[in-house]
Amino acid sequence: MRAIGCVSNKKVIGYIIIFVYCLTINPIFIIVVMSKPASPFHKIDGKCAVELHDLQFSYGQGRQSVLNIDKWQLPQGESAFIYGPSGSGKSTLLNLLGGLLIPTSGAVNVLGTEISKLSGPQRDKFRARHIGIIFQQFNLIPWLTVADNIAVAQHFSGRKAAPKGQMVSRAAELLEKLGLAKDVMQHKTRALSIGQQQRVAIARALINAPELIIADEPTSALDTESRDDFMALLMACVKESCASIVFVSHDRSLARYFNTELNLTSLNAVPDIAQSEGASHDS
Ligand SMILES: Nc1ncnc2c1ncn2[C@@H]1O[C@H](COP(=O)(O)OP(=O)(O)OP(=O)(O)O)[C@@H](O)[C@H]1O
Repeated sequence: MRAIGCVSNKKVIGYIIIFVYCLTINPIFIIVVMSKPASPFHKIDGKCAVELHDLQFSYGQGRQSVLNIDKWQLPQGESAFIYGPSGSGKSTLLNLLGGLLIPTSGAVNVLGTEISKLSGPQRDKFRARHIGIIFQQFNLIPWLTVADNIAVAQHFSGRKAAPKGQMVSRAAELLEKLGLAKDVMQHKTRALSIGQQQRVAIARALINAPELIIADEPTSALDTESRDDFMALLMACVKESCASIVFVSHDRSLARYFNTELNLTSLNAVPDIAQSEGASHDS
């Protein structure tokens, strides 16, 4: 009897320990699980894709500021639509994010890296490795094939070279997703339609699985139908890769594709920068 009583006591103590464990550990576990950010990309490191602080930029000493932004953040995995009148500094801001320009003062932090603290070559490497860029005119190299245009982007990323076959199949897979036939890979890009060029431009921007995509008015030359096709494709690809995107356009109707908007006119201290003195493209 004593033995049975002894076992029962141990069992009771065991149950008490399990009960206390459930009360203490489980709520912590539940809090940790519930506080996980929604985007899968957040799980990587939880940093902001872009953070701007006290940002000022002017093209040369003594010139009026083109950009004055106190604070702006884009969480990783989110999408931002940037708009503002001509001359309000949209392209300048993208160039700052891509490290093609450095701020006159303040900080531009991209994916946890302070861009202005990098040297020129480090910025080039950072851009090639972490940022996919889609330009207004797509900027494909006309005399190269689709495959070579994409291979150039892979080469400059500086990532450890994958076997050629693997690179080609990743490019082919992306193009197929974008609705282009396999044989297009061997066509020179000058022979492609605008719609095909758009798709190649998206594939080239995504080939290195960048964490941030920046796009400067890529729909400006498109009719409404092609524009909507392009946006749907681009945003589906960005979502699938869990990247963040900063997209510039004059066309406010595109804002519906994005999580957040940034109106440069309202953020800049100078409302109509296009009218400012000394603003020119000569430096
Ligand atoms: N390289 C440069 N040297 C001097 N000034 C420049 C340079 N590039 C742009 N600017 C000036 O900076 C201001 C912002 O130009 P930016 O191209 O960023 O504007 P934007 O909003 O992209 O304009 P748009 O919508 O017309 O493309 C403009 O006044 C422009 O004239």
